[in-house]
Amino acid sequence: MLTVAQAFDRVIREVHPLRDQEQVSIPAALGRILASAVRGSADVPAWDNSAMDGYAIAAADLHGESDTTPQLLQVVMEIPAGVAPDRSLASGQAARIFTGAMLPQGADTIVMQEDTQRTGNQVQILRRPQPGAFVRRRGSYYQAGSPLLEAGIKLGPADLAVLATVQCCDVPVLRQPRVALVSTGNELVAPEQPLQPGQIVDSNRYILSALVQESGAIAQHFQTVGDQLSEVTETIAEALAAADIVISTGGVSVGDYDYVDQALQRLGGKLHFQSVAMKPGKPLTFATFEFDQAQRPVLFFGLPGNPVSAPVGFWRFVQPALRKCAGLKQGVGPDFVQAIALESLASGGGRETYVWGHLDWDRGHYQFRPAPGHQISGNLINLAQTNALGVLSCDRPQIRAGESMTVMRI
Ligand SMILES: Nc1nc2c(c(=O)[nH]1)N[C@H]1C(S)=C(S)[C@@H](COP(=O)(O)OP(=O)(O)OC[C@H]3O[C@@H](n4cnc5c(N)ncnc54)[C@H](O)[C@@H]3O)O[C@H]1N2
Ligand code: MOO
Ligand SMILES: [Mg+2]
Repeated sequence: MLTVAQAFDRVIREVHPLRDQEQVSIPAALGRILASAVRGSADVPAWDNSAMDGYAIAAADLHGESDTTPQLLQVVMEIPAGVAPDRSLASGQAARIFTGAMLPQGADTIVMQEDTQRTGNQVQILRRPQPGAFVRRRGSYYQAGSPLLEAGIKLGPADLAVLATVQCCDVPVLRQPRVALVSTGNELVAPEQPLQPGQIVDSNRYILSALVQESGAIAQHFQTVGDQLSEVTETIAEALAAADIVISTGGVSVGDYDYVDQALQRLGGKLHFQSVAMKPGKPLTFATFEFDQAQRPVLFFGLPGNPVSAPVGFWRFVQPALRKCAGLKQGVGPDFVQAIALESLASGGGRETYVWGHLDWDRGHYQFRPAPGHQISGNLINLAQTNALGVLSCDRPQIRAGESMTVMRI
């Protein structure tokens, strides 16, 4: 059986980033991956402008003996934000100016209003400013044509503000991966349906659909399939034809009704592994399909049916694969941090064990508290409101309270 690290390497090696681009508006670019580098065609700021409400002056005009000798200047114009000054400053003159307003020709310094005394159209400068004070120089934040945002980054709220500032209104982004979801199991019903004896609700569909969307991909729902080879094969074939990545749940273990691996073989998939030394999530199939007409293989993840095993398999393998597929250049994950264990933890050893719980930042370090109740792959109830998985590696199956441990953010 492969270790988690070996299985992860196999998966990541098979992922080929999408290259198809589209253009979207700035608001629609949130969370999307930038397809090509963006450069701005104008300086930021585009004009010298004032950082304060006060007076624009020429620093050389102030020639008092000391810093505190008041200087008298003639106020010859008023410049609010958004207005181009209609004349230049001559020697001995000042312009009344407000935050964000353009400096007039001849001015190079702003004196904040608190350091002045205005009388009629004269202003006394009470304290000598540093030359250039409170001026936001043209191009001091960004120079036209220089690198701004690189390809392969995920666009966040601040990036949208930057794109807007440089007036990049059609944002080149990569197409989002399409992820097909297939639940297998005779016992599965929708949450709206009353349960007949032996039935359970298909909860995997909900958590996986949300995780796919949260990862920046498009979830495509296929019908829930019963445990019959023909049905499983047919639906997986349809899903493979429609998506970049297919995720199934259930039917990957050794039971008589577990048909996913057989279906994959029938469909000509290359099965890279069928189990991983991890808990939960040991039965986990990873396959690839090469189709003549496609530019890249379609990836298939057969996640185990247990309602915690399925998301743990997703977080550990599928999410990084999805991020790489989406074109993200850095930080595909998983995202590990070191944290203090707030409770003692133990695993049976042999399989790398993932414990779900809560990661917090407290007085200078992370701390991890396992979710109370049964840590067992059939119990998804205490998975609610968790945000991390504590990792018990095979060579460190026990961790005492107060010790440092590896935790994966989810
Ligand atoms: N003899 C063995 N039996 C099992 C082994 C093993 O090594 N030898 N491994 C166990 C482990 S570990 C896991 S995990 C499960 C994986 O089973 P499958 O992937 O074949 O999944 P199913 O048998 O179809 O279902 C397992 C379990 O999960 C529930 N389930 C299935 N789908 C959903 C869904 N969409 N939403 C919520 N719950 C779901 C299903 O009802 C079962 O209870 O195999 C063990 N057995
Ligand atoms: O691997 Mo199973 O997911 O432990 O329950
Ligand atoms: Mg089974």
